[in-house]
Amino acid sequence: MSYVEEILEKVVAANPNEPEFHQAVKEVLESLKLVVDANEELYRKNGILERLVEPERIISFRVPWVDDNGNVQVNKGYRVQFNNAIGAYKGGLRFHPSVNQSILKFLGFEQVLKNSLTGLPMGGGKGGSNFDPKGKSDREVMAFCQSFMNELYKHIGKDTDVPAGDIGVGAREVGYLFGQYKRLTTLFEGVLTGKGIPFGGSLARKEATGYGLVYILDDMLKANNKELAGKTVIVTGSGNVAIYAIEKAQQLGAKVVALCDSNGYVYDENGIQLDIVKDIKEVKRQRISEYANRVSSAKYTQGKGIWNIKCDIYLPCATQNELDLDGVKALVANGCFAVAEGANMPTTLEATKYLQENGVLFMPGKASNAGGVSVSGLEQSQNAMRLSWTFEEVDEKLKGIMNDIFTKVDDAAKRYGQEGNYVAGANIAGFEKVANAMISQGIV
Ligand SMILES: NC(=O)C1=CN([C@@H]2O[C@H](COP(=O)(O)OP(=O)(O)OC[C@H]3O[C@@H](n4cnc5c(N)ncnc54)[C@H](OP(=O)(O)O)[C@@H]3O)[C@@H](O)[C@H]2O)C=CC1
Ligand SMILES: O=C(O)CCC(=O)C(=O)O
Repeated sequence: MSYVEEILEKVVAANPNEPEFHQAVKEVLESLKLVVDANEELYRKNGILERLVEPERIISFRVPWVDDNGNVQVNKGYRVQFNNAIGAYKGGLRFHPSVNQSILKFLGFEQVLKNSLTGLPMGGGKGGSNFDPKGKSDREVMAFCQSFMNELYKHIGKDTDVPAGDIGVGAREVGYLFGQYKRLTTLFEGVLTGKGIPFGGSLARKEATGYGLVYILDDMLKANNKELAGKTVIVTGSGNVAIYAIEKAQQLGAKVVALCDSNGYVYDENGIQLDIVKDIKEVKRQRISEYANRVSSAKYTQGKGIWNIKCDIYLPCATQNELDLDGVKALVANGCFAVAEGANMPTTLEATKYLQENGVLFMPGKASNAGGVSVSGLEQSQNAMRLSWTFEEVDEKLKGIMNDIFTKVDDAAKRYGQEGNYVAGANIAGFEKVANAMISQGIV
């Protein structure tokens, strides 16, 4: 049995009931097989794979808070500190009813390799809670965030672990979390990223994941003699990543015709009007169905099936495993030629395989959504230097980082005879740096 197969078996046996974690590890390790086989003695001697798949620490805790009716509510809170070989733990917090240890471990594992690809000194971590901010009042969200931080503050710091946002955690939540951290510690420091601009946030962090996705999509298209301008695009989700992916795609001349939330999807043949989406989602916190009430050319459909709309390029920006085999079969049948993941692991393993076998250009999330954490890294730098860069400066650096990630991913795939397989390229390039750092630092 190969080293990779041995570890895969152990991960499944040692982590029962963690399907998302198994899926993420399987995708990565299978595409690392060539690299691992070529260096098997060194990696075995240093226990690299055994250590790579085991989080350094998982903190799990009770989060009690009082709702607007005076009732006590209790949620689960977690922080998974996965690997700090190349920098302090870094990664978002997710507040969503589906959150469990398996999901946070898959996200933390992916984050280690993603952060390595950015070229910035950041380790990987992830955290969150099964708390659902949807439908809660601002006071309830604040009470929850303060209680969450009452435990989390003991484990984080600007040089140990720096959380940020993810699903259900935006500027409002990061603000409440930062306020409570400051109150508990008396430290005003860059302990969280995605902060409000008046208190240490970076310009362009809000836009970074979506913009970065479209920058690397553009690089991938150009490298394959295609272009974005004039193409029809579907973006899934209608949250932070989706909104700014749509904005950049439109700026670069694409026509975005559809988006969704977890209830259903909107098709607007005239092209999505983003100012209306921003008002619905960022200001009023309403459902995306509201778009069809406000725009006469739009049609709302309840449930799944957004992939049945004809498009050239599909950008999944909602959540894990949203795009399955049925979805990609519909995309391919309608002539879609590129998929770039804005979300983390939105495409199932079999759907990814189908896309690759059918010649669809495919960029995996750990490369294509790395713009968010990259600008988080730049926010940390600005906080450490006690200065702020302009929007244009940050955006220019973001573009440079995404170009650099594309080159690394493309080169790594070519080095191992896998030209055009950006899944293999991203996993290899991310892994090599982390593995080398782990070997240099000894068995820790
Ligand atoms: N924010 C960031 O900087 C980064 C985010 N990511 C990843 O991007 C993805 C989106 O995150 P973000 O935009 O920040 O989160 P948000 O909470 O801002 O938005 C999430 C969006 O996805 C939708 N959604 C969630 N679950 C489903 C589902 N099962 N089917 C259809 N739509 C769904 C939500 O709809 P509804 O309102 O109905 O729940 C919402 O529109 C996640 O995978 C996240 O991990 C990756 C890198 C950085
Ligand atoms: O900005 C960050 O630190 C993390 C963003 C994130 O959660 C992710 O890349 O998935």
